[in-house]
Amino acid sequence: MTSNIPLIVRLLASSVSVANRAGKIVRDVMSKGELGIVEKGKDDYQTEADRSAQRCIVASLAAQYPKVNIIGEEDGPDNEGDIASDWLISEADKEVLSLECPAGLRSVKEEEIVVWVDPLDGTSEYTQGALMLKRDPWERWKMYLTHPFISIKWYLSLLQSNYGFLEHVTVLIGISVNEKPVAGVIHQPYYKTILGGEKIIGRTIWGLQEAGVGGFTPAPPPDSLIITTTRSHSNPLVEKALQVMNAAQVLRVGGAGYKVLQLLEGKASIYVFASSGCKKWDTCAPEAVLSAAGGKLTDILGEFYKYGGTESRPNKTGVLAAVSKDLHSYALNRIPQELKEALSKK
Ligand SMILES: Nc1ncnc2c1ncn2[C@@H]1O[C@H](COP(=O)(O)O)[C@@H](O)[C@H]1OP(=O)(O)O
Ligand SMILES: [Mg+2]
Repeated sequence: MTSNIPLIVRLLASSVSVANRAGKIVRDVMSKGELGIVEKGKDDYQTEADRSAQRCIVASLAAQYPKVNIIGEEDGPDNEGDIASDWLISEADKEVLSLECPAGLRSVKEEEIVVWVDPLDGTSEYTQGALMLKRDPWERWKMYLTHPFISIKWYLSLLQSNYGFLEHVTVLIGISVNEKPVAGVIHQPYYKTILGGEKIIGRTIWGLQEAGVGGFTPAPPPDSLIITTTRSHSNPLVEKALQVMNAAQVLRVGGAGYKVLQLLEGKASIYVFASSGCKKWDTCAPEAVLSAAGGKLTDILGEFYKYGGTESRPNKTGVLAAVSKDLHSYALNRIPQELKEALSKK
């Protein structure tokens, strides 16, 4: 019986299982080859995978936790209605169910929880990945010509990247209590590994405040300073913030979830994004997992974002995250005051 298990632990365990299913939906849409790309705003796109994965996650969690406030990136009338029964997931991850719940979260009620869902973080990388799955060069070129937002420079870089950037795609479910992210799931639908001679695709990383993290092998930060940042949403402010870091290397990758995974796995030590563009659903789960692992995620001014249900969605003042509090302070101290002011005024 799971009824004795505290709500937060059950909700996290359900989120792990539903994120796995959503990841399969993301892969299935890609395999069918009809992405159904819709432009939501400038540099902001949605595909059939975003819509379907969101419906699976929101319907499955709402059915089990009806009083929890669930906010998804793709909320709206086009994304409501009946859903396929095999998208309604009621399983809960057994490893997570056995976690010790932190004392401060044992009596949290559904009404006190806000869940932030990004069904597909790294949409640019997903749609560009579709191109690379076309093995016939002529078919690929035709798809490129109808693709709404890939420059010729990106197309050439994609051709050199084998399967494109599908590993950057993640499904994010962040759980917040009293405006603070306390637990989260980062699912990577295209992560490939071999276990006991068998090819496995997809993995799910989770974190719970004071209880720890799972689903991956944590690694210490690299010896030299490696920064991770956006590959698809740069601008002069983003570049200025990168220059002042004095980094040995800058990695340009897609998605907030993937960048935080790079921090957790010792591929980079700081994530810098001095621009608006990210929203609460991009950072809630990554912040929860990173802080459960001892790291810190704030805006570029060093302030924590708040995740209450009435908070505005955009993270206007950017993202600054690091594997440790010391590295976070290092990065924060290097951001010039003019840059902080420029971002605050936006
Ligand atoms: N200018 C922007 N417009 C729309 N979404 C943005 C923008 N900047 C960042 N994002 C969202 O934040 C994530 C991390 O940004 P980046 O990849 O540039 O580092 C993106 O994957 C995207 O989420 P999504 O793909 O879910 O729409
Ligand atoms: Mg996103």
